Amino acid sequence: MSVPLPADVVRLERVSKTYGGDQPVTALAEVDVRFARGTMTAVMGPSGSGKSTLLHCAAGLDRPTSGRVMIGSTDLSSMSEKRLTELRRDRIGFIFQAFNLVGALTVEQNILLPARLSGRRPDPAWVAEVIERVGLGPRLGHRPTQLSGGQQQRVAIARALVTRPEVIFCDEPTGALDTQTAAEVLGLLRSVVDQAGQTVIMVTHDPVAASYANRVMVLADGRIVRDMPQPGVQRIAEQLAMLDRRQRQPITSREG
Ligand SMILES: Nc1ncnc2c1ncn2[C@@H]1O[C@H](COP(=O)(O)OP(=O)(O)OP(=O)(O)O)[C@@H](O)[C@H]1O
Repeated sequence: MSVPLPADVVRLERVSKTYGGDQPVTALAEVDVRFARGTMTAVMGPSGSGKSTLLHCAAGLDRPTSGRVMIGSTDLSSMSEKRLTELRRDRIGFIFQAFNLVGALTVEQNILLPARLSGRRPDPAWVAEVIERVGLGPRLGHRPTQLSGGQQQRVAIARALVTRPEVIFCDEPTGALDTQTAAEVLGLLRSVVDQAGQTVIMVTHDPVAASYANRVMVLADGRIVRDMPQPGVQRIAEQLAMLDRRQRQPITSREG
């Protein structure tokens, strides 16, 4: 009998992260959040609000100071570095603004790299489907430098998909792309959620990128201050502008 998968792919329970030093900084303050399977969430907020810290803690790239992170039914808190590395490799996909492809490898080798590193032979039918989905069939023998930015990000998306990760974390995936190419890449990520049932968590500054998500959450001072189901571009922009105005006010005159 198969064990049912938990509905939440990623769960943060009272997660705090404080960076030490002469003046300690609380980057995350007791954040409680769940990310449901088969959804796309955009994480937004002003610079320094804790977005990258949230992403890094949720993806097992960094450890919280307190609280618990779960990927499926696995608790990351007590894992050794070695097991965390294996978990990231086997169960998590990453897509970064700078694509992070290996320049010496071809498109095909880049796509297959995570599977090779984990010592598993991916299902050839699935690899063919992923390559078809991202539209890179004619480019498999090219090197990343021979591709446009949008094509390079497609390689990164294919690479993230090939191991069928439980969740894909994206950090400004369209930050280096022009508007038209960004729209194509976001459409592709959206289809990965809708058609392949993937779960995507994406940090972005861009209200248009965030509008592709099922859910937009906004951080300020290490806390989630907005959590909105499918807001349009305008509502996202308004909420960000409102928070920005509040941040500029002296603390004593801020409400609530
Ligand atoms: N390694 C570190 N050491 C000390 N403080 C840090 C460190 N990393 C982040 N911080 C601080 O933690 C807070 C949250 O940083 P974080 O990078 O998560 O913000 P962000 O919302 O991703 O910002 P940005 O949009 O500018 O990338 C900031 O005040 C930042 O200065």
